[in-house]
Amino acid sequence: MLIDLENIIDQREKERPEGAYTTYLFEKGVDKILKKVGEEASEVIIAAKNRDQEELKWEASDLLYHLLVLLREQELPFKEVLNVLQERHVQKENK
Ligand SMILES: N=c1c2ncn([C@@H]3O[C@H](COP(=O)(O)OP(=O)(O)OP(=O)(O)O)[C@@H](O)[C@H]3O)c2ncn1[C@@H]1O[C@H](COP(=O)(O)O)[C@@H](O)[C@H]1O
Repeated sequence: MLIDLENIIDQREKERPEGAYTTYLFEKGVDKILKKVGEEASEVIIAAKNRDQEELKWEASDLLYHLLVLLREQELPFKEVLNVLQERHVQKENK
């Protein structure tokens, strides 16, 4: 699912279709994307602090999406993040 979303974001970055929100973020550039990641992370914190699961679901989704846009902007494939998690997991299992 996240890989599918990453693929759509890659496509948006390459094709820049007019009217797409992802195009808007890439056109605005890295500072805008960083701002959105910061805002969405703060909104996740507030939702969690309020123990508001509905809000938390919504904000966590926004954060994951904007994080994937940031990784694309930084040319870092999401697979590399997953690999780090996998390596940590394997190291822990072998201890
Ligand atoms: N998963 C998402 C997704 N999550 C959040 N968002 C957008 O993130 C924004 C978050 O809301 P905010 O109120 O914080 O931001 P805003 O006021 O709309 O925008 P700003 O002016 O603050 O930048 C909303 O506009 C959401 O539509 C997303 N936009 C797109 N996707 C997916 O990305 C793919 C490509 O979408 P498009 O680029 O829109 O074609 C599709 O699969 C979409 O479902």
